[in-house]
Amino acid sequence: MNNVSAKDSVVIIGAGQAGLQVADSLRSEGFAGPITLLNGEAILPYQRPPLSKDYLGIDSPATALPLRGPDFFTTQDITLHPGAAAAVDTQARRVTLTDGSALDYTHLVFATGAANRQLPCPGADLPAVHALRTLFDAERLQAALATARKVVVIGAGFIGLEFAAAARARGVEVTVLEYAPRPMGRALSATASDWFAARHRSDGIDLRLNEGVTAIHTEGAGLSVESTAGSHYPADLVLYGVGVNARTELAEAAGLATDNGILVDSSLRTAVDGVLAIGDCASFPQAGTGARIRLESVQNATDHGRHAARSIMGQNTDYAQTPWFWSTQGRIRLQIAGISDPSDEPVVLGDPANGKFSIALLRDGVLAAVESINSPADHVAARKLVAASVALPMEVLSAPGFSLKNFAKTVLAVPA
Ligand SMILES: Cc1cc2nc3c(=O)[nH]c(=O)nc-3n(C[C@H](O)[C@H](O)[C@H](O)COP(=O)(O)OP(=O)(O)OC[C@H]3O[C@@H](n4cnc5c(N)ncnc54)[C@H](O)[C@@H]3O)c2cc1C
Repeated sequence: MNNVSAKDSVVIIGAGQAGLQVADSLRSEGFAGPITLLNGEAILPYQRPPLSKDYLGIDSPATALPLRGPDFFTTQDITLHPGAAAAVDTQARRVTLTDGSALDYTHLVFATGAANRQLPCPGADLPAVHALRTLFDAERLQAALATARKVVVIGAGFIGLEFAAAARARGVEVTVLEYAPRPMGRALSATASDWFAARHRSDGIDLRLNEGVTAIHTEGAGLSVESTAGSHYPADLVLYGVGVNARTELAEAAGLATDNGILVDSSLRTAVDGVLAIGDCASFPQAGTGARIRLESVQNATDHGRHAARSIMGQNTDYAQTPWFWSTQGRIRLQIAGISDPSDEPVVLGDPANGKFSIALLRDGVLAAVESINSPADHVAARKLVAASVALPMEVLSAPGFSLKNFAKTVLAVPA
């Protein structure tokens, strides 16, 4: 383990989930030098997940949830700087801000997150067409939703469906257009996708699969969304959620290697001395397979933050956390442990008809991932079992009364 010098300083670009965590963990790991967190905004860093869920409900809280209270920065002696980074000189170890001022660093962490992909069709820039990433976006959307009667959502990914369910719960007519054959297809098994499609439809959402958008037109006081099927859907609000791109421009300009994210090793370090990248903006080797992945989740951002702090403190361990994720769509709570592959074998545990069940995904007889719907106990056990790469024979899994919780108790010999 290297010794961190008392003269060392850390600059973190981006005060989101990952940036805040690395600052916090540096202090708990005993880092005593100056820490500057570049926020790029004048407001306290806030949590993004509620923006597409609770924040859009009729009785929504009027304010965003901060990631840490205002006292945190003083008690931890962390400088929360409102400035944004404009350039990085990795030779001089200096960050230049947009106002022309500069900060020197010993260790630099890119935690720049991701930016929404633009909708590539005519009319995407009309005022009633929204995307959702920031508190500002959520405030605009919340105001527009208050009077909307007909909403079209483009993209049946997590954010599109969370928004669709929130709008539907307010009594709004909701149509969702998705050009792929199933919702959340990049992240969910076909079994789970199909269940969600049926459930959203039974809740009154008009979910149209294999149907993309070609243009958005103004029509009277509202909009008309033209689809690849030649249909026209009237709307007074359009929300699109068609994926994100890692924010890598600054890193690229500084000469760092990128490929769908800033490339880091298993310690979350880039190839440039003293520079790390974490969270949504980082492409890292997956434990076990070594394949490069980039994840967009709170768990990934916070676990990266903790690990990067230990790397800065000189601990050379491989990042090996099991990914997990959640999404809340109306009254449905989805929790995923592990990363599934389309070739995994799905086994349903519980009864989908009562809305509480899990899907175990087996790869070569090993539990690779579990998708839990309104079944938090399954999810807790699944995280432990997936992390341990537990073999799960089909005869055990399909035995009457099988539960992930009891199985975890037996095979891991720890409380599930
Ligand atoms: C609406 C919404 C709902 C979500 N729901 C869920 C959910 O239910 N579950 C889940 O697990 N995940 C969810 N996510 C994803 C999760 O919020 C992200 O994965 C997580 O915030 C990533 O953290 P991060 O720190 O890497 O990036 P971010 O939180 O995006 O933070 C990056 C920060 O860097 C700043 N920045 C960028 N460039 C600069 C610069 N040059 N100078 C200074 N600052 C800069 C950005 O402005 C931003 O504030 C959701 C995301 C959104 C948008």
